[in-house]
Amino acid sequence: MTATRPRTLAEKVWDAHTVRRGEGAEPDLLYIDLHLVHEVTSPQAFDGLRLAGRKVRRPDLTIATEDHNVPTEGIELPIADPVSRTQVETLRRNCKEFGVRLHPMGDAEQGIVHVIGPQLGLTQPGMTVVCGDSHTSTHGAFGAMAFGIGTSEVEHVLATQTLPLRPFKTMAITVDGELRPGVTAKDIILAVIAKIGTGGGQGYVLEYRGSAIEALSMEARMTICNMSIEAGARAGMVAPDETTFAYLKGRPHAPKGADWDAALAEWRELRTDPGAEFDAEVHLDASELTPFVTWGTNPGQGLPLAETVPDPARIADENQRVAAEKALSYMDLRPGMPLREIAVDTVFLGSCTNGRIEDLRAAADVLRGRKVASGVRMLVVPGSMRVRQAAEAEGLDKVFLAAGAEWRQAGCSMCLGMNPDQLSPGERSASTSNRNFEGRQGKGGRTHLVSPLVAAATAVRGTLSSPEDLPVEAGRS
Ligand SMILES: CC(C)[C@@](O)(CC(=O)O)C(=O)O
Ligand code: SF4
Repeated sequence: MTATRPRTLAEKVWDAHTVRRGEGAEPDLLYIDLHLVHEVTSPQAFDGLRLAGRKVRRPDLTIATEDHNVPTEGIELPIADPVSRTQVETLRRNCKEFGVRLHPMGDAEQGIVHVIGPQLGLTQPGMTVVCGDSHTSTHGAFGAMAFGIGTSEVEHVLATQTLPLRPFKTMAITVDGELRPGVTAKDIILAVIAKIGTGGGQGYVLEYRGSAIEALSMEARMTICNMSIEAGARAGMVAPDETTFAYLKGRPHAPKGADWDAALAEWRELRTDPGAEFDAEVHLDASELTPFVTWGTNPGQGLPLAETVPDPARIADENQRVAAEKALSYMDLRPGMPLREIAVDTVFLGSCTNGRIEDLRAAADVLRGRKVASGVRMLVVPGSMRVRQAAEAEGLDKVFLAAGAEWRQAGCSMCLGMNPDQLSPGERSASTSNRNFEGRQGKGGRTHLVSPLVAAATAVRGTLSSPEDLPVEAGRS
């Protein structure tokens, strides 16, 4: 379609993929460039194809991995849990029957679905990317329109490589200014969610803009886009730039040679036009941000680490007050208590939010020459086997092991309670993942969402901390 009015990045990608425009309330029909699959949300979809006698329309645009149910140690052994074993075996059977590429547990390219897509160069600017997983928004960091879909939609995409969908509204989240040392992309997104609320992005695609966003690495942009869903948004996007292109160049599935040059020319057009209008705008000053932690049972119940547990009696909004009372009761926290005094027994570094090499490097820099506090258990779980390999090549595994942390194989691990890595009832964690719902990490488990830096400092000190709370030993910068 030849556009006359200025368009946002999201509108440009949407228009380029509209197979048929819906009339009135009828949805558009969107073409899907990349379909990612994992063991949890695909069984029924493949069953649906089988029952209808259908094939996968584009196996070459489909890739599967095992990540949610897999153990992260003893991966050479059969999966002990019968439900997890069934999920994984069903995925293997389906991928074999329908001709879909699968990276199984132990494979060099296996990992969390939202880590391996970008890592393989499969996720590219201007693409539409879907997966039966709400954190598919991660891939928007590359300027792709990437969003989670339900099981029936997974079946539709498998069968037709298209999806009926009504356009999202557009929200610009502009973050200008310079982040202070120790403040990371995780703190930006936790502050955004605290500001607009877990429903603030409902029906929107969020486009992150501004000098602070442009200064971020691809891993940091993925952290931010990953948690767009926790603000209720369907997708999050960052316009591709030289940082994006440098990350992609030479990756296994990235265009090569003349195709690369042609792709670059196209990708450079993927920016919001001057004068394009967003349906909503939000502004944050990065220089005002400090390390953020959650105190409650949704990602929007967060505060700067320097503050104290909120007192529900002082929350004017009735719904928020009741939600805070319920959350504090579950989290067993006393109003007015300094967040820095909250003791944890577990620290989890990993997940599709913060399980990449940059996240492990950041945590290792804090842990180098230090020890995990006694009584604290720290799990370090690389987001993929490639991340694990890269970390070992840099000796990061030795830093973690010397500090007393556990060094694991790749998977979703303690992000959610679907595999052996879980909290016991009443246990409390500092976790670099993206959800702190009741029981998320295991029945009765209590989760505080933090950045990799806060996770590492918390492991050393034993209570929620940032690196500046740690004593500086001689010889450490
Ligand atoms: C539950 C799991 C399959 C999931 O990946 C699902 C999702 O994100 O939609 C999650 O992190 O909650
Ligand atoms: S790491 Fe966590 S949030 Fe990401 S896909 Fe796995 S379970 Fe979902």
